[in-house]
Amino acid sequence: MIEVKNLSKSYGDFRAVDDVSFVCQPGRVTGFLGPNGAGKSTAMRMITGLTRPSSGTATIGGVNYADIPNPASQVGVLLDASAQHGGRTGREVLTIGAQTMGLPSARVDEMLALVGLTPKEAKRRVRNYSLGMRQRLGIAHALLGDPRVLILDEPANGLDPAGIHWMRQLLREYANRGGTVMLSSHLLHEIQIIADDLILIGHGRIVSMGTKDDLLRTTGSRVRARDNAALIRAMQAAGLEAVQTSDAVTSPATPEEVGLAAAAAGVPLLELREADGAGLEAKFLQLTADDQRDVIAAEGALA
Ligand SMILES: Nc1ncnc2c1ncn2[C@@H]1O[C@H](COP(=O)(O)OP(=O)(O)OP(=O)(O)O)[C@@H](O)[C@H]1O
Repeated sequence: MIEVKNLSKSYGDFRAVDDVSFVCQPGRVTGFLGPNGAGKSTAMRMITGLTRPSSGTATIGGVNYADIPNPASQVGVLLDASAQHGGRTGREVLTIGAQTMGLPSARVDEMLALVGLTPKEAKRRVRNYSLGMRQRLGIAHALLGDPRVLILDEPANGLDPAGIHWMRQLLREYANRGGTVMLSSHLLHEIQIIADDLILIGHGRIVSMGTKDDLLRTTGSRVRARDNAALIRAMQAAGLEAVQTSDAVTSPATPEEVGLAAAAAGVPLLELREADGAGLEAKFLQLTADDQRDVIAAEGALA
């Protein structure tokens, strides 16, 4: 089990991770979802002892990562798939890992087969690997010591849809054997496919968490007006979150709240309905939209 309590990290007066608490349970795949810059990697680096927290604690099986004896046999970590030495072959990377952990070389072949890297691919230098192949190699490396806990930062990055389904299968079987998996992603649909539990983080803070089924059941509204911009202004004036998607506006608010806000502002609606999963989607889109506004504002300030 991974247990994080009131974890914070500040860089100067900027809070990259702000008072975050959660648990990742054995037998479950926990997805850590947030837009770019939300604080996912920083939190994972603190859990794995690479970054010192400003305050709070993070333990794995009740122990700080730094205090775990032979940690690679307890916790498999993949934080940066491109961190491997580019001049080594995939097989060499795993062989060095196996030797460091005192494992037989047969374990290397087992892991290569598990992640679907062929003997020919294993002989290629890592600098010539695609991102998807690096991710597979990174996962093989994380699994070498047969750990009970896996911590993977954006492992699906660079995988094609078939690769994502392959990973779901792999992590599902791992969790079914009692393993604990924490994985991050900045893509909602990706994490929806893979995770059992979800933690949504934005601006260093937890916005929502729970089982995927519960969170996806959180209903919100999907609404369309002839003038969606006017609708969004009306909703925001009423204190409701509103995000424009490709063809509609979504919100975690109820249809009644949306209808009243639109009526108060005299905005005629074309469609208004309750939508499963819209609550989570709207919260996530809102975080992403906030960040895009921040970027646009910063670029404007520089211009
Ligand atoms: N060493 C550092 N010094 C200063 N700021 C940092 C440092 N490391 C991270 N940050 C900032 O902390 C915030 C969170 O970064 P982090 O890498 O944890 O986000 P993330 O959710 O993993 O994003 P991504 O999906 O882009 O990887 C960002 O604004 C980042 O610029």
